[in-house]
Amino acid sequence: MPTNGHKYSILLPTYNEKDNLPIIIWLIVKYMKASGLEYEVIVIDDGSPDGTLDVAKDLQKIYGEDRIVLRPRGSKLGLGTAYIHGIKHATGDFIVIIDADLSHHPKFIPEFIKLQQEGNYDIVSGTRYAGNGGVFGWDFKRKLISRGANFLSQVLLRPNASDLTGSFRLYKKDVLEKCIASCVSKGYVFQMEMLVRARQHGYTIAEVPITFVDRIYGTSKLGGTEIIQFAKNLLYLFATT
Ligand SMILES: Nc1nc2c(ncn2[C@@H]2O[C@H](COP(=O)(O)OP(=O)(O)O[C@H]3O[C@H](CO)[C@@H](O)[C@H](O)[C@@H]3O)[C@@H](O)[C@H]2O)c(=O)[nH]1
Ligand SMILES: [Mg+2]
Repeated sequence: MPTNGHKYSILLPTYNEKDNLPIIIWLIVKYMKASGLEYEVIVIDDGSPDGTLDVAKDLQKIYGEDRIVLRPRGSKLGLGTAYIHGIKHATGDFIVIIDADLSHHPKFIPEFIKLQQEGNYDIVSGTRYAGNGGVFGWDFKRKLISRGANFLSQVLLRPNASDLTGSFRLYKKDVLEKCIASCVSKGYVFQMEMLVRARQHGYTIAEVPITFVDRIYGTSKLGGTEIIQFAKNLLYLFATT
């Protein structure tokens, strides 16, 4: 794929990801370099106590300030607002959102881009729940939470996408900004609301099956409060959309 006149801003929110960050950035650089496309990686660290930001600074020295952009915040303010913060600083016309813990493999990014270009889609969403997609390494409880959240969201909101709670996606930047402007949630539920808002606005969504592998280093930040917040926001969206 030769340079296509577009620039891709890849948002990496991090909280205690010091062991994962060098590997995920190495992989992103590898696949984006091979694609020949213009890109930047924006790391949004929320004051991780494990020193993730220091690791990010070292990586910036290795790969260059034009490739690795650091936009840290002082404390853990949540995943949804981390994306919003990153988008404000993005210089690309497309935004890729990806987890930093290696659950999302960067090899799928060029696939997202190819599909987007083919149909000029507004959003390309990675999906674990269609085609060859899948989840590996999660215990029953975590699978049940994810499936349950997806199922409830599907039934209540009918947004016509197979993976509502996944967060590996490509957006046209202006589309993402419009969706965010109408978005009420702040935490993990952000992903789901984005697709609901996208449907409301009549945006097109294409899907790429992805394999999601549970993290090896570090722990998930999804806890009870996030789940309660998800349920609250789901009901709010059900009642208002
Ligand atoms: N800056 C910042 N980053 C955060 C925060 N909370 C989490 N992150 C980062 O956001 C990414 C996802 O967090 P995880 O803790 O790994 O989430 P998960 O439990 O694996 O959940 C994943 O799957 C869910 C779907 O089943 C998704 O809903 C979720 O977005 C994520 O992709 C990681 O890169 C993590 O460091 C925060 O408050 N601030
Ligand atoms: Mg994870």
